Amino acid sequence: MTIQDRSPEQIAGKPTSAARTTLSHIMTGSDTNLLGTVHGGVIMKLVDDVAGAVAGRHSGGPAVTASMDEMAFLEPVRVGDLVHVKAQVNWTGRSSMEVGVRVLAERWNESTPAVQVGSAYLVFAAVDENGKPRVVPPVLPETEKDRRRYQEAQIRRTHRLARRRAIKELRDARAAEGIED
Ligand SMILES: CCCCCCCCCCCCCCCC(=O)SCCNC(=O)CCNC(=O)[C@H](O)C(C)(C)COP(=O)(O)OP(=O)(O)OC[C@H]1O[C@@H](n2cnc3c(N)ncnc32)[C@H](O)[C@@H]1OP(=O)(O)O
Repeated sequence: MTIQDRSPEQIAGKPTSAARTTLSHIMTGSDTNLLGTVHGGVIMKLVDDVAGAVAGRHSGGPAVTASMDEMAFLEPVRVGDLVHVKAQVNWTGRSSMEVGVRVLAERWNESTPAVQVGSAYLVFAAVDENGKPRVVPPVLPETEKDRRRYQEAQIRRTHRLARRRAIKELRDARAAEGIED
């Protein structure tokens, strides 16, 4: 039996802290939008990068972004800010992992603590050399905060699946009625 024939429960789990990662970046003039603040897409790239690193670390190999949802921009980020993107695996399924990311900014011209400027939840699928999903080790939450994040991620997972199913049913029903759009 190879590891891929096993269920996640038959694989040794990994604690949340094993893959937790922070990526830091100083924002420059080339990161700005027309308003002069940092472009949301630049932040999203950092979020995807750190989440990919976390998913790769947790699963012990390559992982691809399956979805990114609830990307929230809470405060503008400015040129010169030192941005930290902090990520951890919140939840694991058979081959997918929900990664939670917090974005913090230290203002270069203020001696105040870093402020949270954004957050996001991403689903990554661990893949094999053929790009097919592979089994991941279950994440083992260590703290009460990890356990809360695990439970919240399960709620999001249930909603994602329900939404996907409902939309598919609607499209199938419209197609069955011969409606084209
Ligand atoms: C060794 C350590 C190294 C560490 C250091 C590494 C450093 C490295 C840093 C690099 C950091 C850059 C990271 C960038 C990452 C990209 O930019 S990747 C590029 C963008 N993404 C892609 O191209 C992915 C394209 N999509 C696909 O390939 C396929 O759709 C997928 C995602 C593999 C899924 O395949 P599928 O055939 O649909 O498989 P399926 O069994 O249905 O789904 C697999 C799992 O994914 C879930 N899933 C699928 N679609 C979705 C969805 N839309 N929403 C939610 N969940 C979904 C399913 O529910 C399922 O979950 P489980 O029940 O198994 O837990």
